[in-house]
Amino acid sequence: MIFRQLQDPESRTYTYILGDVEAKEAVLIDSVSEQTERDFKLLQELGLRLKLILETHVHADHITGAWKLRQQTGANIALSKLSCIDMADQLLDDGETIYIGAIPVKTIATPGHTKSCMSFLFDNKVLTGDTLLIRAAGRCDFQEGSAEQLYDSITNKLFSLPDSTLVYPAHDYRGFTCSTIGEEKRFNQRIGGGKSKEKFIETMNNLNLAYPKKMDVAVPANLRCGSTDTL
Ligand SMILES: N[C@@H](CCC(=O)N[C@@H](CSS)C(=O)NCC(=O)O)C(=O)O
Repeated sequence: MIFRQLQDPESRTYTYILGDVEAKEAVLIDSVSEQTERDFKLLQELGLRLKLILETHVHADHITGAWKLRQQTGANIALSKLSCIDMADQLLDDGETIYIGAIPVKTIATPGHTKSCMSFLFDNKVLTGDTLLIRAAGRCDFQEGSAEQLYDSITNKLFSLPDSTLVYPAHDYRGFTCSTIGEEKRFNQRIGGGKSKEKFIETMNNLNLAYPKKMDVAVPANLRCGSTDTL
């Protein structure tokens, strides 16, 4: 198995490559439009054919590289069925298993940051998108976000994974790259230490964050899998 974490320095997005060396197949998760050349070159260097392009959700801060990579490689685009994106090749349900070569990847619906957020579990790792960030949690103030749902997604679904599960988020703004479920249960500043749902909702409703700079461009493009053809 090959697993790589890559970063887009502008949006601080983490893109992930998961590949099966034997089958020479890979999936790219949460690509960024400006970084598709880098990602494509790395896949070639690693001897991997891009089979699938996965999104943890419809991003608001950057345009996904999914459409460009689909055109370049013929790989399928997949994300949660709750996104209702008809330009995707595959719409995923909660609890499905996708195979990258012989590697099973389980889908976990984790709504809250947005309605259609999904996490992806494989090996001893979970890609949490913007649902669970390191020592934080994704904002819930647009795209049908809900702090109540986010609390349930994190506490009922992600925190029920083994404590040793490695957590890989879609962003980090403070230099962290990876955590564990056990660490986040104890130290996450928004939801760790057994924080109540009421307290969490109050915290999330008072973040007072500025909207992402590229939101007005990124969301419409990402609702078309990153295609800007007719925008
Ligand atoms: N400044 C950035 C946007 C930062 C931001 O809002 N990040 C989101 C995830 S991307 S929509 C978030 O949930 N942040 C949580 C936090 O605590 O920062 C920009 O202008 O793009």
